[in-house]
Amino acid sequence: MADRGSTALRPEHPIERSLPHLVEEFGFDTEGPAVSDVVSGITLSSKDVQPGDLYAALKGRRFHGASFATAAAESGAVAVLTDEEGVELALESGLPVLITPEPRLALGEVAAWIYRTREEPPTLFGVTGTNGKTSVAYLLEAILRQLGIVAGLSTTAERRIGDETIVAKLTTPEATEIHAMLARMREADVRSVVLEVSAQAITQHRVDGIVFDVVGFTNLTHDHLDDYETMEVYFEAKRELFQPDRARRGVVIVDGEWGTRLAQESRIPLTTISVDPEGDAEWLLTVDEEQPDRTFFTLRGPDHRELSTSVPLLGDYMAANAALAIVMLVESGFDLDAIAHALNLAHDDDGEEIEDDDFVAGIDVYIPGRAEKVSGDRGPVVYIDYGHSPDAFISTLRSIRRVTDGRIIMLFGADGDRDPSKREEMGAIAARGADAVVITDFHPRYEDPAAIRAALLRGARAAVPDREILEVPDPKAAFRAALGLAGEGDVILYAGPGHEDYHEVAGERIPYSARDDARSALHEHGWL
Ligand SMILES: CC(=O)N[C@H]1[C@@H](OP(=O)(O)OP(=O)(O)OC[C@H]2O[C@@H](n3ccc(=O)[nH]c3=O)[C@H](O)[C@@H]2O)O[C@H](CO)[C@@H](O)[C@@H]1O[C@H](C)C(=O)N[C@@H](C)C(=O)N[C@H](CCC(=O)O)C(=O)O
Ligand SMILES: Nc1ncnc2c1ncn2[C@@H]1O[C@H](COP(=O)(O)OP(=O)(O)OP(=O)(O)O)[C@@H](O)[C@H]1O
Repeated sequence: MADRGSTALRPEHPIERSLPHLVEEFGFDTEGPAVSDVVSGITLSSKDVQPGDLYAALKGRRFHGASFATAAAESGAVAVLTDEEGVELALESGLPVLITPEPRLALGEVAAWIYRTREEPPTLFGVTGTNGKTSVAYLLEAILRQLGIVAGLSTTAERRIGDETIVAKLTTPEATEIHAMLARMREADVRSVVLEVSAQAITQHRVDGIVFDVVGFTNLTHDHLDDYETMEVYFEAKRELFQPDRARRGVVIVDGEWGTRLAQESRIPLTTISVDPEGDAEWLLTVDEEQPDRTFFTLRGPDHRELSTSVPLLGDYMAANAALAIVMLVESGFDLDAIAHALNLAHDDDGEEIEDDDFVAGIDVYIPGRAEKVSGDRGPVVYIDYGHSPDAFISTLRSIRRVTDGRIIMLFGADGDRDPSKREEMGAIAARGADAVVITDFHPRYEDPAAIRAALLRGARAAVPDREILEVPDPKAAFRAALGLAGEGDVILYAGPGHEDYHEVAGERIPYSARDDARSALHEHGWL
Protein backbone atom coordinates (compact mmCIF):
# COMPACT_ATOMS: atom_id res chain seq x y z
CA MET A 1 0.00 0.00 0.00
CA ALA A 2 1.26 3.46 -0.83
CA ASP A 3 1.69 5.48 2.34
CA ARG A 4 1.60 9.19 1.68
CA GLY A 5 2.54 10.13 5.24
CA SER A 6 0.17 12.58 6.86
CA THR A 7 -0.42 14.88 3.89
CA ALA A 8 -4.08 15.56 3.22
CA LEU A 9 -5.53 13.85 0.17
CA ARG A 10 -5.80 16.35 -2.68
CA PRO A 11 -6.97 16.03 -6.27
CA GLU A 12 -4.08 15.30 -8.61
CA HIS A 13 -5.59 17.47 -11.34
CA PRO A 14 -7.18 20.40 -9.51
CA ILE A 15 -9.72 22.45 -11.40
CA GLU A 16 -8.98 26.18 -11.58
CA ARG A 17 -11.86 28.38 -10.54
CA SER A 18 -12.17 32.16 -10.75
CA LEU A 19 -11.45 33.90 -7.46
CA PRO A 20 -13.56 37.01 -8.31
CA HIS A 21 -16.40 34.64 -9.12
CA LEU A 22 -16.01 32.98 -5.70
CA VAL A 23 -16.08 36.38 -3.99
CA GLU A 24 -19.26 37.27 -5.85
CA GLU A 25 -20.90 33.90 -5.26
CA PHE A 26 -20.42 34.09 -1.48
CA GLY A 27 -20.79 37.87 -1.10
CA PHE A 28 -17.46 38.29 0.70
CA ASP A 29 -16.10 41.76 1.48
CA THR A 30 -12.53 42.23 0.29
CA GLU A 31 -9.51 44.29 1.31
CA GLY A 32 -5.96 44.61 0.04
CA PRO A 33 -4.81 44.00 -3.52
CA ALA A 34 -7.44 43.39 -6.19
CA VAL A 35 -8.79 39.89 -6.45
CA SER A 36 -7.88 38.80 -9.95
CA ASP A 37 -6.47 35.34 -9.69
CA VAL A 38 -7.70 31.81 -10.00
CA VAL A 39 -8.05 29.45 -7.06
CA SER A 40 -7.57 25.69 -7.18
CA GLY A 41 -7.68 24.55 -3.56
CA ILE A 42 -8.41 25.56 0.00
CA THR A 43 -6.84 24.77 3.36
CA LEU A 44 -7.04 26.06 6.91
CA SER A 45 -3.51 25.08 7.80
CA SER A 46 -0.58 27.18 6.60
CA LYS A 47 1.48 23.99 6.75
CA ASP A 48 -0.69 22.33 4.11
CA VAL A 49 -0.86 25.24 1.64
CA GLN A 50 -0.28 24.31 -1.99
CA PRO A 51 0.23 26.87 -4.79
CA GLY A 52 -3.16 28.19 -5.90
CA ASP A 53 -4.83 27.70 -2.51
CA LEU A 54 -7.18 29.98 -0.64
CA TYR A 55 -5.85 30.05 2.93
CA ALA A 56 -8.70 30.09 5.43
CA ALA A 57 -7.36 31.86 8.54
CA LEU A 58 -9.55 30.82 11.44
CA LYS A 59 -9.51 31.96 15.02
CA GLY A 60 -8.55 28.86 17.01
CA ARG A 61 -8.28 28.08 20.70
CA ARG A 62 -4.58 28.89 20.71
CA PHE A 63 -3.86 31.09 17.67
CA HIS A 64 -5.56 33.23 15.12
CA GLY A 65 -4.82 31.59 11.79
CA ALA A 66 -4.19 35.07 10.34
CA SER A 67 -0.80 35.07 12.09
CA PHE A 68 0.23 32.40 9.58
CA ALA A 69 -1.03 34.29 6.49
CA THR A 70 2.48 35.37 5.47
CA ALA A 71 3.69 31.77 5.72
CA ALA A 72 0.70 30.74 3.61
CA ALA A 73 1.58 33.37 0.99
CA GLU A 74 5.16 32.10 0.88
CA SER A 75 3.83 28.62 0.10
CA GLY A 76 1.77 29.93 -2.82
CA ALA A 77 -1.62 30.88 -1.37
CA VAL A 78 -3.51 33.29 -3.68
CA ALA A 79 -5.77 34.89 -1.05
CA VAL A 80 -6.76 34.74 2.60
CA LEU A 81 -10.27 34.16 3.92
CA THR A 82 -10.70 35.46 7.45
CA ASP A 83 -12.89 37.34 9.94
CA GLU A 84 -12.72 41.03 10.95
CA GLU A 85 -10.27 40.24 13.74
CA GLY A 86 -7.85 38.63 11.30
CA VAL A 87 -7.91 41.30 8.58
CA GLU A 88 -4.97 43.41 9.74
CA LEU A 89 -2.62 40.45 10.20
CA ALA A 90 -3.82 38.86 6.96
CA LEU A 91 -3.07 42.04 4.99
CA GLU A 92 0.59 41.80 6.05
CA SER A 93 0.84 38.81 3.72
CA GLY A 94 0.33 41.10 0.69
CA LEU A 95 -2.52 38.86 -0.49
CA PRO A 96 -6.11 39.86 -1.20
CA VAL A 97 -8.18 39.33 1.94
CA LEU A 98 -11.73 37.98 1.75
CA ILE A 99 -13.79 38.76 4.83
CA THR A 100 -16.75 36.97 6.37
CA PRO A 101 -17.99 37.18 9.97
CA GLU A 102 -17.46 33.46 10.72
CA PRO A 103 -15.19 31.77 8.17
CA ARG A 104 -15.75 28.32 9.70
CA LEU A 105 -19.43 28.56 8.73
CA ALA A 106 -18.48 29.26 5.11
CA LEU A 107 -15.74 26.62 4.76
CA GLY A 108 -17.86 23.63 3.73
CA GLU A 109 -19.76 25.46 1.01
CA VAL A 110 -16.64 27.29 -0.24
CA ALA A 111 -14.67 24.03 -0.36
CA ALA A 112 -17.56 22.30 -2.16
CA TRP A 113 -17.60 25.15 -4.70
CA ILE A 114 -13.83 25.14 -5.27
CA TYR A 115 -13.61 21.37 -5.65
CA ARG A 116 -17.03 21.08 -7.38
CA THR A 117 -18.00 18.22 -5.09
CA ARG A 118 -21.73 18.94 -5.26
CA GLU A 119 -21.69 18.00 -8.94
CA GLU A 120 -22.46 14.29 -9.42
CA PRO A 121 -21.52 13.34 -5.86
CA PRO A 122 -20.84 9.69 -4.96
CA THR A 123 -23.19 7.78 -2.67
CA LEU A 124 -22.23 9.15 0.72
CA PHE A 125 -22.50 7.17 3.95
CA GLY A 126 -21.94 8.86 7.33
CA VAL A 127 -21.51 6.96 10.59
CA THR A 128 -21.80 8.49 14.03
CA GLY A 129 -22.15 7.39 17.68
CA THR A 130 -19.83 7.16 20.68
CA ASN A 131 -18.43 3.71 19.93
CA GLY A 132 -18.32 1.64 16.78
CA LYS A 133 -18.04 4.36 14.11
CA THR A 134 -14.70 3.20 12.75
CA SER A 135 -15.84 -0.42 12.82
CA VAL A 136 -19.08 0.29 10.95
CA ALA A 137 -17.18 2.35 8.38
CA TYR A 138 -14.74 -0.53 7.72
CA LEU A 139 -17.62 -3.02 7.60
CA LEU A 140 -19.47 -0.87 5.06
CA GLU A 141 -16.39 -0.60 2.91
CA ALA A 142 -15.76 -4.34 3.13
CA ILE A 143 -19.31 -5.28 2.14
CA LEU A 144 -19.24 -2.80 -0.73
CA ARG A 145 -16.01 -4.44 -1.90
CA GLN A 146 -17.65 -7.86 -1.70
CA LEU A 147 -20.46 -6.40 -3.80
CA GLY A 148 -17.82 -5.41 -6.35
CA ILE A 149 -17.76 -1.70 -5.55
CA VAL A 150 -14.62 0.25 -4.67
CA ALA A 151 -15.39 2.63 -1.86
CA GLY A 152 -13.47 5.53 -0.36
CA LEU A 153 -13.03 5.40 3.40
CA SER A 154 -12.34 8.04 6.01
CA THR A 155 -11.92 6.89 9.62
CA THR A 156 -9.92 7.59 12.77
CA ALA A 157 -7.52 4.86 11.73
CA GLU A 158 -6.90 5.87 8.11
CA ARG A 159 -8.26 7.51 4.97
CA ARG A 160 -8.28 5.16 2.02
CA ILE A 161 -8.98 5.20 -1.71
CA GLY A 162 -8.56 1.74 -3.21
CA ASP A 163 -4.99 0.74 -2.29
CA GLU A 164 -3.84 4.23 -1.37
CA THR A 165 -3.90 5.07 2.31
CA ILE A 166 -2.94 7.94 4.56
CA VAL A 167 -2.79 8.10 8.33
CA ALA A 168 -5.59 10.13 9.85
CA LYS A 169 -5.02 13.06 12.22
CA LEU A 170 -8.60 13.69 13.24
CA THR A 171 -11.52 11.25 13.25
CA THR A 172 -13.32 13.48 10.78
CA PRO A 173 -11.18 15.77 8.61
CA GLU A 174 -11.82 19.50 8.38
CA ALA A 175 -14.31 20.50 5.65
CA THR A 176 -11.47 21.72 3.45
CA GLU A 177 -9.86 18.27 3.57
CA ILE A 178 -13.11 16.36 3.12
CA HIS A 179 -13.95 18.13 -0.12
CA ALA A 180 -10.38 17.79 -1.42
CA MET A 181 -10.55 14.09 -0.59
CA LEU A 182 -13.90 13.74 -2.37
CA ALA A 183 -12.39 15.43 -5.43
CA ARG A 184 -9.48 13.00 -5.34
CA MET A 185 -11.89 10.08 -4.95
CA ARG A 186 -13.82 11.30 -8.00
CA GLU A 187 -10.58 11.20 -10.01
CA ALA A 188 -10.22 7.56 -8.93
CA ASP A 189 -13.80 6.82 -10.04
CA VAL A 190 -14.88 6.05 -6.49
CA ARG A 191 -18.67 6.05 -6.47
CA SER A 192 -19.32 5.26 -2.78
CA VAL A 193 -17.71 7.01 0.15
CA VAL A 194 -17.90 6.14 3.83
CA LEU A 195 -17.13 8.89 6.35
CA GLU A 196 -16.83 8.53 10.09
CA VAL A 197 -18.48 11.57 11.66
CA SER A 198 -17.52 12.64 15.18
CA ALA A 199 -19.72 14.89 17.29
CA GLN A 200 -16.94 17.49 17.16
CA ALA A 201 -17.06 17.38 13.36
CA ILE A 202 -20.75 18.25 13.37
CA THR A 203 -20.31 21.02 15.94
CA GLN A 204 -17.29 22.44 14.13
CA HIS A 205 -18.99 22.41 10.72
CA ARG A 206 -16.50 19.93 9.24
CA VAL A 207 -19.25 18.07 7.35
CA ASP A 208 -20.84 21.21 5.91
CA GLY A 209 -21.35 21.26 2.15
CA ILE A 210 -22.27 17.57 2.17
CA VAL A 211 -25.64 15.85 2.09
CA PHE A 212 -25.23 12.21 3.10
CA ASP A 213 -27.36 9.62 1.33
CA VAL A 214 -27.52 7.46 4.46
CA VAL A 215 -26.38 8.20 8.00
CA GLY A 216 -26.10 5.59 10.75
CA PHE A 217 -26.07 5.83 14.55
CA THR A 218 -24.45 3.20 16.78
CA ASN A 219 -24.95 4.36 20.38
CA LEU A 220 -24.40 7.25 22.77
CA THR A 221 -22.59 6.68 26.05
CA HIS A 222 -20.30 8.56 28.42
CA ASP A 223 -17.42 10.23 26.56
CA HIS A 224 -16.30 13.69 25.45
CA LEU A 225 -17.88 15.44 28.43
CA ASP A 226 -14.97 17.86 28.29
CA ASP A 227 -16.16 19.11 24.89
CA TYR A 228 -19.88 18.87 25.74
CA GLU A 229 -21.16 19.98 29.15
CA THR A 230 -23.80 17.27 29.44
CA MET A 231 -24.95 14.10 27.67
CA GLU A 232 -27.91 16.14 26.41
CA VAL A 233 -25.64 18.62 24.63
CA TYR A 234 -23.52 15.75 23.28
CA PHE A 235 -26.72 14.09 21.99
CA GLU A 236 -27.91 17.30 20.34
CA ALA A 237 -24.64 17.48 18.39
CA LYS A 238 -25.20 13.97 17.02
CA ARG A 239 -28.88 14.61 16.34
CA GLU A 240 -28.00 17.42 13.96
CA LEU A 241 -26.69 14.86 11.47
CA PHE A 242 -30.15 13.30 11.23
CA GLN A 243 -31.82 16.40 9.76
CA PRO A 244 -32.83 17.06 6.14
CA ASP A 245 -30.07 19.58 5.39
CA ARG A 246 -27.46 16.96 6.28
CA ALA A 247 -28.84 13.57 5.26
CA ARG A 248 -31.54 11.92 3.16
CA ARG A 249 -32.12 8.73 5.17
CA GLY A 250 -31.05 7.37 8.53
CA VAL A 251 -30.55 4.06 10.32
CA VAL A 252 -30.55 4.05 14.12
CA ILE A 253 -29.76 1.33 16.63
CA VAL A 254 -32.52 2.13 19.08
CA ASP A 255 -31.52 0.11 22.13
CA GLY A 256 -30.97 2.59 24.91
CA GLU A 257 -32.46 5.96 25.73
CA TRP A 258 -30.53 8.03 23.20
CA GLY A 259 -31.17 5.82 20.19
CA THR A 260 -34.91 5.86 20.94
CA ARG A 261 -34.89 9.63 21.26
CA LEU A 262 -32.91 10.05 18.07
CA ALA A 263 -35.46 7.96 16.18
CA GLN A 264 -38.22 10.19 17.55
CA GLU A 265 -36.48 13.51 17.02
CA SER A 266 -34.88 12.96 13.63
CA ARG A 267 -36.63 14.66 10.72
CA ILE A 268 -35.50 12.36 7.90
CA PRO A 269 -36.95 9.01 6.76
CA LEU A 270 -35.56 6.54 9.22
CA THR A 271 -35.34 2.83 9.88
CA THR A 272 -34.46 1.22 13.20
CA ILE A 273 -32.46 -1.77 14.44
CA SER A 274 -32.65 -3.50 17.81
CA VAL A 275 -30.00 -5.85 19.10
CA ASP A 276 -32.74 -7.46 21.18
CA PRO A 277 -34.39 -10.17 19.01
CA GLU A 278 -37.72 -9.24 20.68
CA GLY A 279 -37.04 -5.48 20.49
CA ASP A 280 -39.23 -2.72 19.13
CA ALA A 281 -37.58 -1.97 15.79
CA GLU A 282 -37.99 -2.68 12.09
CA TRP A 283 -34.82 -4.77 11.96
CA LEU A 284 -33.99 -7.29 14.69
CA LEU A 285 -30.60 -8.80 15.34
CA THR A 286 -30.02 -12.25 16.81
CA VAL A 287 -26.51 -13.28 17.73
CA ASP A 288 -26.33 -16.97 16.83
CA GLU A 289 -22.85 -17.89 18.04
CA GLU A 290 -19.87 -16.10 19.54
CA GLN A 291 -16.34 -17.40 19.05
CA PRO A 292 -13.10 -15.72 20.16
CA ASP A 293 -12.53 -14.36 16.67
CA ARG A 294 -15.85 -14.70 14.83
CA THR A 295 -19.47 -13.84 15.57
CA PHE A 296 -22.41 -15.38 13.71
CA PHE A 297 -25.69 -13.49 13.49
CA THR A 298 -29.06 -13.26 11.80
CA LEU A 299 -30.73 -10.04 10.79
CA ARG A 300 -34.50 -10.02 10.23
CA GLY A 301 -36.23 -7.09 8.57
CA PRO A 302 -39.58 -5.96 7.21
CA ASP A 303 -41.35 -8.19 4.64
CA HIS A 304 -39.79 -11.35 6.13
CA ARG A 305 -36.41 -10.37 4.77
CA GLU A 306 -33.62 -12.27 6.53
CA LEU A 307 -29.85 -12.62 6.31
CA SER A 308 -27.57 -14.92 8.28
CA THR A 309 -23.85 -14.34 8.10
CA SER A 310 -20.79 -13.71 10.28
CA VAL A 311 -18.16 -11.11 11.08
CA PRO A 312 -14.56 -12.26 11.72
CA LEU A 313 -14.30 -10.40 15.01
CA LEU A 314 -15.03 -10.85 18.68
CA GLY A 315 -18.29 -9.67 20.15
CA ASP A 316 -22.03 -9.25 19.92
CA TYR A 317 -21.38 -5.50 19.63
CA MET A 318 -19.48 -6.19 16.39
CA ALA A 319 -22.55 -8.05 15.08
CA ALA A 320 -24.55 -4.90 15.90
CA ASN A 321 -22.03 -2.80 13.99
CA ALA A 322 -22.31 -5.20 11.05
CA ALA A 323 -26.11 -5.07 11.19
CA LEU A 324 -25.96 -1.28 11.01
CA ALA A 325 -23.65 -1.43 8.00
CA ILE A 326 -25.94 -3.90 6.21
CA VAL A 327 -29.13 -1.93 6.84
CA MET A 328 -27.40 1.29 5.73
CA LEU A 329 -26.62 -0.46 2.45
CA VAL A 330 -30.21 -1.62 2.11
CA GLU A 331 -31.36 1.97 2.71
CA SER A 332 -29.02 3.15 -0.03
CA GLY A 333 -30.75 0.83 -2.49
CA PHE A 334 -29.01 -2.55 -2.26
CA ASP A 335 -31.17 -5.64 -2.13
CA LEU A 336 -30.68 -7.72 1.04
CA ASP A 337 -30.50 -10.92 -1.01
CA ALA A 338 -27.77 -9.43 -3.17
CA ILE A 339 -25.82 -8.58 -0.02
CA ALA A 340 -26.35 -12.12 1.34
CA HIS A 341 -25.20 -13.56 -1.98
CA ALA A 342 -22.02 -11.44 -1.96
CA LEU A 343 -21.17 -12.29 1.66
CA ASN A 344 -21.98 -15.95 1.66
CA LEU A 345 -20.16 -17.14 -1.43
CA ALA A 346 -16.43 -17.54 -1.91
CA HIS A 347 -14.94 -15.22 -4.54
CA ASP A 348 -11.48 -14.95 -6.03
CA ASP A 349 -9.56 -11.65 -6.18
CA ASP A 350 -11.33 -10.72 -9.41
CA GLY A 351 -14.75 -11.17 -7.83
CA GLU A 352 -15.47 -14.48 -9.59
CA GLU A 353 -17.36 -17.07 -7.55
CA ILE A 354 -15.19 -20.07 -6.66
CA GLU A 355 -15.46 -23.40 -4.84
CA ASP A 356 -13.55 -23.25 -1.54
CA ASP A 357 -14.05 -25.92 1.13
CA ASP A 358 -12.44 -23.76 3.85
CA PHE A 359 -14.63 -20.75 3.12
CA VAL A 360 -16.59 -19.39 6.09
CA ALA A 361 -19.50 -17.23 4.99
CA GLY A 362 -19.22 -13.69 6.22
CA ILE A 363 -17.95 -10.17 5.91
CA ASP A 364 -14.35 -10.18 4.74
CA VAL A 365 -13.00 -7.37 6.88
CA TYR A 366 -9.86 -6.44 8.74
CA ILE A 367 -10.25 -3.60 11.23
CA PRO A 368 -6.91 -2.51 12.66
CA GLY A 369 -6.79 -2.51 16.45
CA ARG A 370 -10.42 -3.36 17.19
CA ALA A 371 -10.29 -6.48 19.40
CA GLU A 372 -7.42 -7.49 17.15
CA LYS A 373 -6.04 -10.87 18.18
CA VAL A 374 -2.25 -10.69 18.07
CA SER A 375 -1.48 -13.99 19.80
CA GLY A 376 -0.90 -17.35 18.14
CA ASP A 377 -2.02 -20.88 18.94
CA ARG A 378 -0.15 -21.14 22.23
CA GLY A 379 -0.20 -19.16 25.47
CA PRO A 380 -2.81 -16.59 26.42
CA VAL A 381 -5.11 -15.00 23.87
CA VAL A 382 -4.15 -11.32 23.48
CA TYR A 383 -6.52 -8.70 22.11
CA ILE A 384 -5.37 -5.17 21.32
CA ASP A 385 -8.35 -2.85 21.36
CA TYR A 386 -9.09 0.81 20.80
CA GLY A 387 -11.69 0.94 23.60
CA HIS A 388 -11.14 4.04 25.72
CA SER A 389 -14.57 4.73 27.18
CA PRO A 390 -16.64 3.03 29.91
CA ASP A 391 -19.11 1.48 27.47
CA ALA A 392 -16.36 0.13 25.22
CA PHE A 393 -14.83 -1.56 28.28
CA ILE A 394 -18.17 -3.11 29.23
CA SER A 395 -18.79 -4.44 25.71
CA THR A 396 -15.39 -6.02 25.21
CA LEU A 397 -15.13 -7.50 28.71
CA ARG A 398 -18.60 -9.07 28.48
CA SER A 399 -17.87 -10.54 25.08
CA ILE A 400 -14.55 -11.99 26.19
CA ARG A 401 -16.16 -13.50 29.29
CA ARG A 402 -18.63 -15.34 27.08
CA VAL A 403 -15.93 -16.96 24.96
CA THR A 404 -13.36 -17.92 27.58
CA ASP A 405 -13.16 -20.19 30.62
CA GLY A 406 -9.80 -18.71 31.57
CA ARG A 407 -8.89 -15.60 33.56
CA ILE A 408 -9.17 -12.16 32.01
CA ILE A 409 -6.29 -9.77 32.61
CA MET A 410 -7.15 -6.24 31.56
CA LEU A 411 -4.39 -3.74 30.80
CA PHE A 412 -5.30 -0.12 30.17
CA GLY A 413 -4.69 3.55 30.85
CA ALA A 414 -6.66 6.72 30.16
CA ASP A 415 -6.10 9.66 27.83
CA GLY A 416 -4.62 12.79 29.32
CA ASP A 417 -6.28 16.11 28.44
CA ARG A 418 -9.50 14.28 27.58
CA ASP A 419 -12.69 13.94 29.64
CA PRO A 420 -11.32 13.16 33.13
CA SER A 421 -14.83 12.43 34.42
CA LYS A 422 -14.83 8.95 32.84
CA ARG A 423 -11.64 7.66 34.49
CA GLU A 424 -12.95 6.30 37.80
CA GLU A 425 -15.82 4.60 35.98
CA MET A 426 -13.33 2.96 33.60
CA GLY A 427 -11.31 1.70 36.57
CA ALA A 428 -14.44 0.34 38.23
CA ILE A 429 -15.65 -1.46 35.10
CA ALA A 430 -12.24 -3.08 34.59
CA ALA A 431 -12.11 -4.25 38.21
CA ARG A 432 -15.61 -5.70 38.01
CA GLY A 433 -15.20 -7.34 34.61
CA ALA A 434 -11.63 -8.67 34.73
CA ASP A 435 -9.88 -11.08 37.11
CA ALA A 436 -6.73 -9.00 37.30
CA VAL A 437 -6.03 -5.41 36.29
CA VAL A 438 -2.84 -3.69 35.13
CA ILE A 439 -2.96 0.09 35.00
CA THR A 440 -0.50 1.89 32.76
CA ASP A 441 0.06 5.20 30.93
CA PHE A 442 -1.83 6.07 27.76
CA HIS A 443 -1.23 9.43 26.02
CA PRO A 444 -0.73 11.52 29.17
CA ARG A 445 -0.30 14.57 26.91
CA TYR A 446 0.24 17.57 29.21
CA GLU A 447 -1.23 15.92 32.33
CA ASP A 448 0.65 14.28 35.18
CA PRO A 449 0.44 10.57 34.30
CA ALA A 450 0.56 9.56 37.97
CA ALA A 451 -2.63 11.55 38.62
CA ILE A 452 -4.41 9.80 35.73
CA ARG A 453 -3.38 6.40 37.03
CA ALA A 454 -4.47 7.39 40.53
CA ALA A 455 -8.01 8.14 39.28
CA LEU A 456 -8.20 4.77 37.52
CA LEU A 457 -6.90 3.02 40.63
CA ARG A 458 -9.37 4.83 42.85
CA GLY A 459 -12.26 3.69 40.69
CA ALA A 460 -10.97 0.12 40.54
CA ARG A 461 -10.29 -0.19 44.28
CA ALA A 462 -13.61 1.33 45.26
CA ALA A 463 -15.48 -1.10 43.01
CA VAL A 464 -13.68 -4.33 43.96
CA PRO A 465 -11.37 -3.79 46.96
CA ASP A 466 -9.68 -7.20 46.75
CA ARG A 467 -9.11 -7.26 42.99
CA GLU A 468 -5.51 -8.03 41.98
CA ILE A 469 -4.23 -4.71 40.61
CA LEU A 470 -0.78 -3.74 39.34
CA GLU A 471 0.31 -0.21 38.51
CA VAL A 472 3.08 -0.17 35.90
CA PRO A 473 3.61 3.26 34.27
CA ASP A 474 5.68 2.12 31.26
CA PRO A 475 3.35 0.41 28.72
CA LYS A 476 6.02 -2.05 27.55
CA ALA A 477 6.78 -3.15 31.11
CA ALA A 478 3.04 -3.18 31.84
CA PHE A 479 2.35 -5.57 28.98
CA ARG A 480 5.07 -7.89 30.26
CA ALA A 481 3.60 -7.67 33.76
CA ALA A 482 0.20 -8.64 32.31
CA LEU A 483 1.82 -11.58 30.51
CA GLY A 484 3.37 -12.63 33.82
CA LEU A 485 -0.14 -12.95 35.27
CA ALA A 486 -1.49 -14.95 32.34
CA GLY A 487 -1.20 -18.59 31.43
CA GLU A 488 -2.43 -20.93 28.72
CA GLY A 489 -6.14 -20.37 28.16
CA ASP A 490 -6.24 -16.93 29.79
CA VAL A 491 -7.02 -13.71 27.94
CA ILE A 492 -5.23 -10.37 28.01
CA LEU A 493 -7.32 -7.42 26.89
CA TYR A 494 -5.09 -4.42 26.24
CA ALA A 495 -7.52 -1.54 25.83
CA GLY A 496 -6.66 1.93 24.53
CA PRO A 497 -3.94 2.00 21.86
CA GLY A 498 -5.72 -0.01 19.14
CA HIS A 499 -4.19 0.79 15.74
CA GLU A 500 -2.12 3.72 16.96
CA ASP A 501 1.63 3.79 16.49
CA TYR A 502 2.59 6.50 18.96
CA HIS A 503 2.36 7.54 22.53
CA GLU A 504 1.68 11.22 23.12
CA VAL A 505 3.62 12.76 26.00
CA ALA A 506 3.89 16.52 26.57
CA GLY A 507 3.29 17.44 22.94
CA GLU A 508 5.61 14.77 21.58
CA ARG A 509 4.57 11.64 19.71
CA ILE A 510 6.88 8.84 20.78
CA PRO A 511 6.79 5.82 18.44
CA TYR A 512 4.99 2.93 20.13
CA SER A 513 2.82 0.24 18.64
CA ALA A 514 0.99 -1.91 21.18
CA ARG A 515 0.39 -4.52 18.50
CA ASP A 516 4.10 -4.82 17.60
CA ASP A 517 5.22 -4.70 21.22
CA ALA A 518 2.72 -7.37 22.26
CA ARG A 519 3.94 -9.65 19.47
CA SER A 520 7.58 -9.11 20.56
CA ALA A 521 6.70 -9.91 24.16
CA LEU A 522 4.85 -13.07 23.10
CA HIS A 523 7.97 -14.06 21.13
CA GLU A 524 10.14 -13.46 24.19
CA HIS A 525 7.93 -15.95 26.07
CA GLY A 526 8.12 -18.45 23.21
CA TRP A 527 4.39 -18.11 22.62
CA LEU A 528 4.68 -16.81 19.06
C1 LIG B 1 -10.20 21.23 20.26
C2 LIG B 1 -10.19 21.14 18.78
O1 LIG B 1 -11.07 20.55 18.18
N1 LIG B 1 -9.14 21.72 18.18
C3 LIG B 1 -9.02 21.70 16.72
C4 LIG B 1 -8.73 23.13 16.28
O2 LIG B 1 -7.57 23.53 16.97
P1 LIG B 1 -7.40 24.99 17.59
O3 LIG B 1 -8.70 25.71 17.68
O4 LIG B 1 -6.63 24.81 18.86
O5 LIG B 1 -6.49 25.66 16.51
P2 LIG B 1 -5.19 26.50 16.79
O6 LIG B 1 -4.05 25.59 17.06
O7 LIG B 1 -5.49 27.59 17.76
O8 LIG B 1 -4.92 27.17 15.36
C5 LIG B 1 -5.83 28.10 14.78
C6 LIG B 1 -5.79 27.95 13.29
O9 LIG B 1 -4.47 28.22 12.84
C7 LIG B 1 -4.05 27.23 11.94
N2 LIG B 1 -2.62 27.08 12.06
C8 LIG B 1 -2.03 26.78 13.26
C9 LIG B 1 -0.65 26.63 13.33
C10 LIG B 1 0.14 26.79 12.16
O10 LIG B 1 1.36 26.68 12.14
N3 LIG B 1 -0.52 27.09 10.99
C11 LIG B 1 -1.87 27.21 10.92
O11 LIG B 1 -2.40 27.47 9.85
C12 LIG B 1 -4.81 25.97 12.39
O12 LIG B 1 -4.98 25.07 11.30
C13 LIG B 1 -6.16 26.54 12.85
O13 LIG B 1 -7.07 26.61 11.77
O14 LIG B 1 -8.53 23.18 14.88
C14 LIG B 1 -7.41 22.36 14.45
C15 LIG B 1 -7.27 22.52 12.94
O15 LIG B 1 -8.24 21.85 12.28
C16 LIG B 1 -7.65 20.91 14.83
O16 LIG B 1 -6.55 20.12 14.46
C17 LIG B 1 -7.86 20.81 16.33
O17 LIG B 1 -8.19 19.48 16.68
C18 LIG B 1 -7.44 18.93 17.75
C19 LIG B 1 -6.12 18.34 17.25
C20 LIG B 1 -8.24 17.85 18.46
O18 LIG B 1 -7.68 17.10 19.20
N4 LIG B 1 -9.52 17.75 18.27
C21 LIG B 1 -10.34 16.70 18.93
C22 LIG B 1 -11.05 17.22 20.18
C23 LIG B 1 -11.39 16.23 17.95
O19 LIG B 1 -11.84 16.95 17.07
N5 LIG B 1 -11.79 14.99 18.10
C24 LIG B 1 -12.83 14.43 17.28
C25 LIG B 1 -13.42 13.16 17.85
C26 LIG B 1 -12.49 12.05 18.22
C27 LIG B 1 -13.29 10.78 18.62
O20 LIG B 1 -14.07 10.24 17.82
O21 LIG B 1 -13.11 10.31 19.77
C28 LIG B 1 -12.28 14.19 15.85
O22 LIG B 1 -13.08 14.28 14.90
O23 LIG B 1 -11.08 13.88 15.72
N1 LIG C 1 -21.22 -1.05 18.97
C1 LIG C 1 -20.38 -0.92 19.98
N2 LIG C 1 -20.84 -0.78 21.25
C2 LIG C 1 -20.00 -0.64 22.29
N3 LIG C 1 -18.65 -0.62 22.16
C3 LIG C 1 -18.14 -0.76 20.93
C4 LIG C 1 -18.97 -0.90 19.77
N4 LIG C 1 -18.19 -1.01 18.69
C5 LIG C 1 -16.92 -0.90 19.12
N5 LIG C 1 -16.88 -0.76 20.47
C6 LIG C 1 -15.71 -0.56 21.34
O1 LIG C 1 -15.22 0.75 21.04
C7 LIG C 1 -13.87 0.68 20.57
C8 LIG C 1 -13.68 1.67 19.45
O2 LIG C 1 -14.40 1.18 18.33
P1 LIG C 1 -14.45 2.05 17.02
O3 LIG C 1 -13.10 2.55 16.73
O4 LIG C 1 -15.17 1.29 15.98
O5 LIG C 1 -15.37 3.23 17.56
P2 LIG C 1 -15.29 4.77 17.23
O6 LIG C 1 -16.67 5.27 17.48
O7 LIG C 1 -14.75 4.96 15.88
O8 LIG C 1 -14.28 5.32 18.30
P3 LIG C 1 -13.54 6.77 18.25
O9 LIG C 1 -14.63 7.79 18.28
O10 LIG C 1 -12.76 6.78 19.51
O11 LIG C 1 -12.75 6.82 17.01
C9 LIG C 1 -13.68 -0.75 20.12
O12 LIG C 1 -12.32 -1.08 20.13
C10 LIG C 1 -14.52 -1.50 21.12
O13 LIG C 1 -13.84 -1.59 22.35
